[in-house]
Amino acid sequence: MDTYNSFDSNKVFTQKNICCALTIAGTDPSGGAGIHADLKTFQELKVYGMSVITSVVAQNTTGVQDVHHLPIDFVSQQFDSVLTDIPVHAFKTGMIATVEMMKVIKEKVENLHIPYVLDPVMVATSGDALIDKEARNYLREHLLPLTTLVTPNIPEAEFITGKSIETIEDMEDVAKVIVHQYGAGAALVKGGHLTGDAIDILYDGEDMYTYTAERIHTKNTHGTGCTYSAAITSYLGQGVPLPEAVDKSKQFITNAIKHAFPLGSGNGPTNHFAARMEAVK
Ligand SMILES: Nc1ncnc2c1ncn2[C@@H]1O[C@H](COP(=O)(O)OP(=O)(O)O)[C@@H](O)[C@H]1O
Ligand SMILES: Cc1ncc(COP(=O)(O)O)c(N)n1
Repeated sequence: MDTYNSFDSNKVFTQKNICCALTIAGTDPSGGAGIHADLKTFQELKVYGMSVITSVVAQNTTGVQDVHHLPIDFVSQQFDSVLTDIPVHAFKTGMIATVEMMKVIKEKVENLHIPYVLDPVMVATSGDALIDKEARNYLREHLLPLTTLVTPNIPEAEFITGKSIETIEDMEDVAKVIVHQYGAGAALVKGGHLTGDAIDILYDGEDMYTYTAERIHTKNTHGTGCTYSAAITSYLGQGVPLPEAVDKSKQFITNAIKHAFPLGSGNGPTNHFAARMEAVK
């Protein structure tokens, strides 16, 4: 995919050379997570970003205050508006709160045959639940088999597999279970919730890859999972192979955390702009 990654003011854009990515997720009016984080990431990585909103969430850096799920028909309509008009080269899903909503999404995406990154959002950084229990089970059984990559953090990987995770070996074991038992295309188990270096494990069904970054001592990690999975989606949409897409995205998220904004009185948001500037230095 030829994208506008190196900007040339003389370049002529056509439908064929713009990489378009879609996020299907909930909102964050405070701008750090969900759709807002995804679109900021797409923009910084030179991908044309689009969105289907599942739930409107009243939240900020301190937690979730209220949630309003959009009517199923309206979620469906948003898909049709995008898919009947603009090409999509890769997509990701974040917060999908109910089984009914997951069913609609499954129906819409199962015939797309483009990279699909599933961030199995279950709980916000603040600890507030974002999807119901039935939906967690449905996600495991019906959405995982459709994915190119699923990106659970430690509690999410523990829920999906029913195994407890304390070591890197545990992360490798659950990554294998997620791929071989639940049918995900690949699994990226994120170690943000462990101690020591921030280590993530990727298993693609054949090889195991380890991504290590120094742990940054900050409480400002609101939206890290969203930003990371949106970055991977951006690179996959541009045709970058999965292990390299994760490597580039790991650098992006690490820099976004390193320069995170000390905004709000809770967990502040990551800095997408600084992450891109570090990448082009
Ligand atoms: N304090 C930190 N310093 C450096 N990297 C971190 C830190 N916290 C999380 N990460 C990294 O951020 C990414 C998102 O991970 P994580 O926080 O586990 O996901 P989630 O937001 O879904 O809970 C992973 O690459 C993880 O290793
Ligand atoms: C709408 C929405 N989606 C996802 C998250 C999780 O955020 P995080 O990346 O911090 O786990 C969130 N807080 N809100």
